[in-house]
Amino acid sequence: MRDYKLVVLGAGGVGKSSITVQFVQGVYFESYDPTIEDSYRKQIEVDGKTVELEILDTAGVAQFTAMRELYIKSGRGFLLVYSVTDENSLKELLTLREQVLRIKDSTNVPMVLIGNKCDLSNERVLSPEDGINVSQQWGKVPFYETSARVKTNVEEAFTDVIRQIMIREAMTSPTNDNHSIPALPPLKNNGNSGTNQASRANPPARPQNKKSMGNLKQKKKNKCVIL
Ligand SMILES: Nc1nc2c(ncn2[C@@H]2O[C@H](COP(=O)(O)OP(=O)(O)OP(=O)(O)O)[C@@H](O)[C@H]2O)c(=O)[nH]1
Repeated sequence: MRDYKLVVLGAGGVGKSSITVQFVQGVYFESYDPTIEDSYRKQIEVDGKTVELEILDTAGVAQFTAMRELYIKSGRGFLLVYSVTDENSLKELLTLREQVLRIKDSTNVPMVLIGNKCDLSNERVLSPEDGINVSQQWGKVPFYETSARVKTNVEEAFTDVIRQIMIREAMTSPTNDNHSIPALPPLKNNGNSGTNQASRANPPARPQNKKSMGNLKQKKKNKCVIL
């Protein structure tokens, strides 16, 4: 059985623990208890293969982030989480991603970008396009808007990063004959948005948008997207 370590990164309070607990245990808590470090295990079948996951839910608040470098070193796949209600939380991910690429010494690391709390339409300050733009800047890293609260796209985001690891593993396997590379599933529309494109192994071309993180517009939209 394959053993994959996933690391959930992001600013404090964006919902890293909530997404993780929703994925692993299928529950959601309204209360906020800042994480120091939590680790979860879950067995899951993806594309007919069973994998054992170790998911590291990391600290977001500054005083608990000393161990971050070690977590990143040991991780195989990364979930970079911001909140659609917090503009700074997306900006923080720019530095975090740089840190991941530097520590892994690669520009091609299994990763998804997650805009959480998409159920909070009245508090939303970041639009789906803001997430899409960052995903484009990052070389079309798959982007999902999620809600840990109502369980939107949580499983999809985790499965995506697992699949990315599986694809890399198959491609670097010495016995790789191209038959062992898992096929990506057909695209499905989650019914929440018209913006539903895959940007996984063979991303479709998208128009370039030069908007920088500095001018993220305060937009209010109430849709959750999966890109
Ligand atoms: N409405 C809504 N609230 C959420 C969602 N996800 C998390 N929350 C709430 O946001 C607060 C923070 O969630 P956590 O999961 O603890 O955030 P975190 O990123 O793990 O925080 P740190 O451990 O400090 O890094 C909690 O009160 C959650 O209930 C969501 O999808 N929708």
